[in-house]
Amino acid sequence: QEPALAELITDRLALMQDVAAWKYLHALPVEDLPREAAVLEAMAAQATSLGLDPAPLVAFSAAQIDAAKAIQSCWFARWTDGSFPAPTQAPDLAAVIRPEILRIDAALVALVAAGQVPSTMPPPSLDCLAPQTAATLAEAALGLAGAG
Ligand SMILES: O=C(O)C(=O)C[C@]1(C(=O)O)C=C[C@@H](O)C=C1
Repeated sequence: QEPALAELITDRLALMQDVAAWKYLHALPVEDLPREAAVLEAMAAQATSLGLDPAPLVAFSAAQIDAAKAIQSCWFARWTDGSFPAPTQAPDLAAVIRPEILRIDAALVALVAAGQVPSTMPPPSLDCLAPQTAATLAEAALGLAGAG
């Protein structure tokens, strides 16, 4: 059984604490706009190659990135204010975490191509994910049904 859409969304968000740890340890900002462009481009290319309308996929991907940045910023704040112990190590962003992110995104496009978009979606529940951000993302996910 392939993971369902909600599971892929949560799995992707769950990587963001490690992404934040890598950036925190290397004094990098949360936002990486060239990387965002590459992620959105990969999404559009996969959608097109599977005969889907890329627009809903790209819109949803942008919502995933917004939620990803919110989670990373939340962890930065916790580590900076000392309420949580700062990380001492993290998986390599380029070698380990980003390939995993792209695998999840590809699985997500494949689910949409297989018509596996549910008609309702519980908001993902995750540490450092604000309820409003989670609700916005769940709402955006339902828009994937319009991709094809
Ligand atoms: O790859 C990163 O650096 C991430 O933080 C992940 C991610 C994404 O969600 O794909 C989120 C924010 C960045 O601006 C770029 C990409």
